[in-house]
This record gives sequence, C-alpha cells and structure tokens, in this order.
Amino acid sequence: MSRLRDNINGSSKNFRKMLGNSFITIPGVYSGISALIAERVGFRSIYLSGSGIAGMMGLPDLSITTLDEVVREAGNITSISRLPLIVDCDTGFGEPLNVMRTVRLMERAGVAAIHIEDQELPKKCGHLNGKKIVPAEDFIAKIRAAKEASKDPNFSLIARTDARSVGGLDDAIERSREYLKAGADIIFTEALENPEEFKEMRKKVNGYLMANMTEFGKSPLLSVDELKEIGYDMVIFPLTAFRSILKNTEQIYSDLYKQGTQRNFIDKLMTRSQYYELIGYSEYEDEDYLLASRKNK
Ligand SMILES: C[C@](O)(C(=O)O)[C@H](CC(=O)O)C(=O)O
Ligand SMILES: [Mg+2]
Repeated sequence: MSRLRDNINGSSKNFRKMLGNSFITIPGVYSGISALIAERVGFRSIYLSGSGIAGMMGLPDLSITTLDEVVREAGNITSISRLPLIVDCDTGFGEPLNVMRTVRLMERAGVAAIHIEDQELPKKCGHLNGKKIVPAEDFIAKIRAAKEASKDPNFSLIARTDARSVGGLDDAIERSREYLKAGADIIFTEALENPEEFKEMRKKVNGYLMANMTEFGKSPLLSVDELKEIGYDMVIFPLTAFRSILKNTEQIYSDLYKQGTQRNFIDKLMTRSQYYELIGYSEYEDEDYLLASRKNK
C-alpha cells in the first residue's frame, strides 16, 4: 500500500474513539518524517506545534506564521501518516470569521483536532510572562464560530486557556467551564504551576482535559502515569523532539566543523538503509508504474 496516504475522513473519527476510552500521549512533530518516526515508535496521535513550525523556519513563536503555512505543513503530515493530527492554531489566525476559515481548511487537510487560545495578538508562548488575554465573551465568539464552520462531525475543537498566568487559577477554571458550555470539546489548561493546580482543574471542570508538558516552562514535568492518576485525558509533549534535534544538530555541525570528517561519529547517524526503510523507499519504487512498464518491456 502506498505511503502517500489519504487521511481525510478517518483520523478525526479515530481520535474521537480514543477520547475518554484511554489516556492519549501525543508527541510534537514538525514534518512528515518526524510523524513517521512517532508512528513507528507506537504513538497513536501526533501534535503539530506552533512553536515547532515557527522554529523549523527559524522564527519565534509570536504568531507570525500564517494560516497558509500551517495548513500546508498539516497537509504534508496527514498525507504521510494516518495518525490523528492535532494542530496548534494559535489564536485562530484572526477574529471569528478567520477562525471559520481556519476550521474549514484544517478539516480539508485531514486534521483531527485543532486548538485555539484566548490570548491577545501578538500571542506568546504560554509559559512566558507578559501575556495578555481577551475577554471571555470574545473567545466564546471564536468557539461558536469554529463549531458553526465545522462540517466534520468528528472534528474536535480544543479550547486553550492562558488565564492561569494572567487572572489566576479561578479565572482559568471559570473560563474552562464557559468554553465547554460554548461547545469546546476539550480544554487545554496552559501553564498550571504545580500538581495541585492540575488536581483542582480536574475537580472543578467537567470535560476532557489536555495537559502540556513542555520543557523549561512553568509546569512541573508530570509523567503520563501521574497525569492519568490525576484524571487528565491527554498530554502533549510539543517540543521534546524539536529541542533534541536542535541540540543534536548543533553537536554534529560543531564536530564536523572541527574534525572535517564524519568518520568519528558515523555511529550517531541513521544509516542509508535504516532511513530508506523508514521512509518506505522501495515501496515507492514498487508502485512506480513507469518503472514497472519499462521493466516489462
Ligand atoms: C504548546 C505550544 O503552544 C506550542 O506551540 O508547541 C507552546 C510550547 C512552548 O513554547 O513551550 C506553548 O506552551 O505555548
Ligand atoms: Mg503554540
């Protein structure tokens, strides 16, 4: 079967099936190839990080990437991996009308779920100081617009609240409840500061909850087991692989620059055959009708 897959009409349904049935652990991916690695390792769902997309372009996570760029990357990934993809849509790329278009394009790209957040533009990483949030009513208008625009009954809308770092935990709890009432399917509780806050959220919010275990931020690095125990439904590890790519790339470039050869660290590289196997090189060749017709002559 072809590696060029058609994810449309399937992945959102698969994601829905997982919701509430078992805890979902979701690593950040940045490209088709990282999605293939996540799939091979055994993950059942993947996350396209806004910071990761921007970072891959050498840009900061200040919502300066465009809807077009993010949809294109999402579509690249869904054409390669069948795993349900969740996409970070920042503030939805604008006001409610923009959010509607965002939902339509993401659904067409075969995305299972998106998250939008209640920050003002220019948004920031949720774990930095100095964020500003919009009034709850304004964000509720975006949630309603997103639900109105959605045509795929299995598409999930994740509402992220950044309120913990601005108005405090009670505001984050209150907003989470209102966002669920407005139609959000899942709440992304950004930048909680200790396990007790995660427990409090769980106790007071009656809906699916997503945790963000990004490194070097405001939240303690709770494990999957700890989050399960608290009663969360899913967790993203948005930048774990990305940060490792950065560190490894820096090391490799520096060794290559100093040594002028890769002979001393060749064992750190994925071999040609391992890479071809991962990417399904021979499967593409087997499917190449032109090659096949020439062989048969
Ligand atoms: C989850 C996040 O939105 C992302 O873009 O991956 C970021 C992650 C980060 O910057 O560490 C966020 O938490 O705002
Ligand atoms: Mg983000």
